[in-house]
Amino acid sequence: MSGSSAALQPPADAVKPVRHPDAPAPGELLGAHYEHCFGCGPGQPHGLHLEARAGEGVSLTAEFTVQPAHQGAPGLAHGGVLATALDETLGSLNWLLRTIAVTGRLETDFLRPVPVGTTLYLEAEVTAVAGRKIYCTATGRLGGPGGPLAVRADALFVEVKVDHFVDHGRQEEIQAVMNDPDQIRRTRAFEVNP
Ligand SMILES: CCCCCCCCCCCCCC(=O)SCCNC(=O)CCNC(=O)[C@H](O)C(C)(C)COP(=O)(O)OP(=O)(O)OC[C@H]1O[C@@H](n2cnc3c(N)ncnc32)[C@H](O)[C@@H]1OP(=O)(O)O
Repeated sequence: MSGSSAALQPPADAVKPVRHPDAPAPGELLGAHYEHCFGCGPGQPHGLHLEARAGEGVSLTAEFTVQPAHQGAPGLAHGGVLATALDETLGSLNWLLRTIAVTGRLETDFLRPVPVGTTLYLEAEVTAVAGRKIYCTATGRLGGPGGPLAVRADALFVEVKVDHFVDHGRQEEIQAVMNDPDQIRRTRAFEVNP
């Protein structure tokens, strides 16, 4: 059985998402939003090192290859790791809106086991926006765009101000991000849609 719950149905006043004029062009890699992010950070040794690429509209594709460190059952990806891959892919969509948002709700279907060594091919899009609420959906296929469907998710992200991270995060990491010499990554971490 699959399908999202009532909590993930956009309200009647929801609107179509609008791609930000400065969003990366279709085909362009998004890069990591944070060096130490478990989902996308290049400085995270056991992270997913997920790479997302802008698509048309408010959509993107992403890939990650399941490593031995990602096992749950012998030789198979842990379900929580797969949920993380979906969460990270969906979270990356917010860069196309130039909005800072965090996951409020994530509903996941696990349809097939994903063996170690598999490259999971993910596709995601924002389907609707209602005020601070961003509704989105994602799929993950084994091996490539035409591969068997292995996982899917629907999610609600909620837009937050940068204070969310300053208030709840740790001062040392926040300061390190502010000092990041990579200007695009610094902008991506701190820019809030006016
Ligand atoms: C240093 C900076 C770096 C930044 C880098 C970018 C970060 C990217 C990270 C990427 C990593 C990957 C991504 C990650 O892993 S993000 C990390 C995982 N997520 C979190 O840690 C979020 C924790 N939760 C919260 O902080 C708060 O609960 C939030 C901010 C989400 C809402 O609390 P807030 O007090 O602000 O707002 P509100 O409660 O008035 O709710 C607002 C509206 O939303 C609706 N609603 C809320 N929750 C749910 C729900 N569960 N189901 C259905 N609906 C829900 C709610 O009904 C309301 O609707 P309405 O009444 O208006 O109709």
